[in-house]
Amino acid sequence: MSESSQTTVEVQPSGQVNGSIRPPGSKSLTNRALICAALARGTTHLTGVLRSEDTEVMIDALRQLDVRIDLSPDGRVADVSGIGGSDASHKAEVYVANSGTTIRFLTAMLSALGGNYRLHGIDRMHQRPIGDLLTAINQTGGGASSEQGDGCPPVRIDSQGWQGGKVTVGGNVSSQYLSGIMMAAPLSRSPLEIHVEGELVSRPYVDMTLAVIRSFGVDVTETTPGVFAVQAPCVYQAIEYDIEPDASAASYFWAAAAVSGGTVKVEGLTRAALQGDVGFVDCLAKMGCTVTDAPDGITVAAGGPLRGIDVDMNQISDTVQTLSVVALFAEGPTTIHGVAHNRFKETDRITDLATELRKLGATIEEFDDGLKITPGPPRAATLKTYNDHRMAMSFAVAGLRAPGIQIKNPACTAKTYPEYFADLQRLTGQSHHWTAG
Ligand SMILES: O=C(O)C1=C[C@@H](OP(=O)(O)O)[C@@H](O)[C@H](O)C1
Ligand SMILES: C=C(OP(=O)(O)O)C(=O)O
Repeated sequence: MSESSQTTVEVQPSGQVNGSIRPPGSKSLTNRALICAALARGTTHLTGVLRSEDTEVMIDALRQLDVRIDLSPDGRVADVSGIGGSDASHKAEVYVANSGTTIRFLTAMLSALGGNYRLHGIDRMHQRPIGDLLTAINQTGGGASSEQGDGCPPVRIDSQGWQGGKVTVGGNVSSQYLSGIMMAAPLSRSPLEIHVEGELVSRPYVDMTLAVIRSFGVDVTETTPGVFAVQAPCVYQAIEYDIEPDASAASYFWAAAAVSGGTVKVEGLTRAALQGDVGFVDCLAKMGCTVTDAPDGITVAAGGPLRGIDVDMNQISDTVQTLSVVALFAEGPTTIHGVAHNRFKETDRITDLATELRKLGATIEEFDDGLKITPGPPRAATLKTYNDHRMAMSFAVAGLRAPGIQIKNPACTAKTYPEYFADLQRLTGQSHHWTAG
């Protein structure tokens, strides 16, 4: 469906946003925990599970492989009976929608498991690169190829499983390739050593992967920077695992405090979180907000006028759109760099973001790896979301401050946060205005 024929939402200016909120579970942790639990011996009990499109495609795929997953009625608790030690289905056609974690993690896992598989998604997924992952796993017998030969999905796998030994993977397009290989590595016939070639983007997600793998009882070590050794053959152990609230989702609520002059506490996240995106609050602190850490959450309070900043967001790239919206209401320009990899996500998150920010009255200079946002008087605008959940969630924050901001296709938040607009409404006490398309 084209965006012009879809529902539009207008978020009303809210005045100061004050309150507290607990976002749903982390997408990244949910999909990692599901992979490790699926491969484990025994039944893993997961709490704080995210229920969204990106996790549903993962669950559906794992069920096709004979993994039993029992969900509570609200989907937030899952009992996963792993296939460790028993046999799985070695043939499947897997649909991943536009979930990068799902296709990258499953491509590695299925190839390591061995069998015949095809993985495909929506049109945009078929433009998102996966070639570096296929090249890496084929060094250990991965049997994986890009169906169109363009380095993008659909992916076909015809594999006898992984030998182990040494593989080299590119790290400058997505960290998800390395994470996928590490999680699948225990299925190899002998230990696997993974070398990262070139720059590694989004490093905190790799640390998250190491932490989850270790929680499920497998040994993985970074022997020297950029070289990872995983114990194999080896079986994950079923555990009880509680998933943190999603830190990328939290960024919208912290940003709501910043742009509205209010104070918002996000519950359930601390600096010790496994998600690098909690570091988004440091950007807000540099812009003039006060950040308060407590054992049960992190609070952001606006403190006078916001100042533009210069920031490398390579490690927290999912919050680029959030920060860009905050920058619209700051004094002076904000420059974001280090995020060339943002061009390969749900949409081109540099060019498409620049287009929409201009509609809001800002002057934008675009770089290969980022953008400079010079704020102007905010303008009413109808904004496209490019079927990108983070466009919709970020632009809603702009609507809390500036009147007349309409957001097309807000339902695209279903990718990671189906209840986003309802939660925002609850936090701000403002009703949004919906127009059916
Ligand atoms: O491993 C993960 O869970 C993720 C890694 C990041 O992707 P890149 O490594 O492609 O930057 C991030 O953007 C994505 O939302 C989730
Ligand atoms: C980039 C994202 O997702 P993925 O790569 O997992 O599709 C995201 O959630 O912002």
